[in-house]
Amino acid sequence: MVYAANAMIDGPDSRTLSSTEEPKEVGDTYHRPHLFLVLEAHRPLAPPARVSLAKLDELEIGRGSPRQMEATNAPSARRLTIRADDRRMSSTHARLGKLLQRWVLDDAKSKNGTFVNGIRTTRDELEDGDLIELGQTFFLYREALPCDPNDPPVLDRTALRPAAPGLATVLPQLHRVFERLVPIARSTISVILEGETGTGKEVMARALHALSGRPGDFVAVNCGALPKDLVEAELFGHKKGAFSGATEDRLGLVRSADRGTLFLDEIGDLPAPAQAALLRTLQEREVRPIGGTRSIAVDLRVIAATHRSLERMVAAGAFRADLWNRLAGHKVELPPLRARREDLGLLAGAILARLPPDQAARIQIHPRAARAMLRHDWPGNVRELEKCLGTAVVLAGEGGVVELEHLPPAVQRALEGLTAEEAALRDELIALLKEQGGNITAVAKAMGKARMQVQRWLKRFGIDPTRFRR
Ligand SMILES: Nc1ncnc2c1ncn2[C@@H]1O[C@H](COP(=O)(O)OP(=O)(O)OP(=O)(O)O)[C@@H](O)[C@H]1O
Repeated sequence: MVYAANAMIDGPDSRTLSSTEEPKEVGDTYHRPHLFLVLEAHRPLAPPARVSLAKLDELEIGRGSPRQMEATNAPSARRLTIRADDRRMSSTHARLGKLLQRWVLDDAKSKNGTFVNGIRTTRDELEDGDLIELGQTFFLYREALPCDPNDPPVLDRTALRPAAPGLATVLPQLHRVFERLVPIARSTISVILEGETGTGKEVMARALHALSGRPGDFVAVNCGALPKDLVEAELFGHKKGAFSGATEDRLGLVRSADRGTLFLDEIGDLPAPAQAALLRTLQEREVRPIGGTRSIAVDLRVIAATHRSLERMVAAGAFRADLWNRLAGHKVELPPLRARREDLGLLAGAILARLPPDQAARIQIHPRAARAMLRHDWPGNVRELEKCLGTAVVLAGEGGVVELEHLPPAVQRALEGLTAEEAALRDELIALLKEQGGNITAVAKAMGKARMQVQRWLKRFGIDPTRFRR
């Protein structure tokens, strides 16, 4: 049975694919192994894909054009073949198979080799977060990804059409968060967006406004950047002569957003008097300009954003609890880019697609540059990725190939050592080995992991446990 790139392996044959194996359950969430096709470096505009491994016994990856997912339901094995449009891949490049509940990657005598975390390998027992490189195509393996039993086993192009720009993701849980935003957007419920700088809070606020159907404007206000003594005048407007410098009547930002959306960025920076005035406006649905004698009705929808936890600020008395309650009708936490590495290709594609079409179509990323990008931690999140690609594309020039040296030094350095996550894990292992006198079983117990897993990590980080023996 052959499916086009956008088809799913469920469908008429879904029963034959259904598994007797129950997914791992942790709390209320299902966790299943997944393989993500994150990026085709030679054509970064190509959409990513996601495959759930839960109902499969084998997966084969090889060259084929156009990209295809081909399911074979032999009685003994539930197989899926991924054909990727990559001329550096061999026709059968690598296989994934299950061995004692673990997924093992075997190179199928490929011409250009199989790489896991940048190291050439012929066979590798996969671990959570492993970056697999076949030809110029990059995959991420996730051992136990939170998902829903109803999620499609294969997700590709069609399922990646977001309701609004900025609401696309290949991650099942984040996809559900984004999906829930569609009915929320159409209501007047206030929304709080939390996330580190550059995670896309304003992009999301604009998406909510676009989906809301509200006829007024989207008005973005950076609460931290308003001049301190003019915060209220800027927000609520003023009458001519209300204070020195008020040479004319001003509408104010709140009224500019009438029948539209007021986006209050860095809401945690709003001074206490302005918090009180905003609360009054939200409760009474009217604004009184500074120096004015009467209030004016406003039809307001507020979306607030913060890079800090407002709940913690409320608990510390630094932010009004009653205002927080008004604003937090629905809360969304936008994950940092390092926690959604699976979306890196999708986001890079969205950013590159803003270039003129003929230039966008020419862009290629050299595999070494792609590897560095997939290992980098992106402390500046999507904004950092956007800047990095913007410069790299200019440096790549006419040729259009983004090389490692076109990337900022911080991204280049990601190729040299461990990622922050790996370094933290290595440090934890070393600390526990010291504490437990090199006893691997005790270390595994302390970490709540299998002994085998700890041994694999020791091998990966080149740590000799015997040097910790007392
Ligand atoms: N999903 C996305 N697709 C494409 N570009 C994105 C996406 N999310 C964010 N960006 C880009 O990243 C940059 C930062 O996004 P945005 O300003 O929305 O982040 P933010 O969380 O509001 O940042 P800050 O907290 O610093 O205000 C923007 O230039 C935006 O275009």
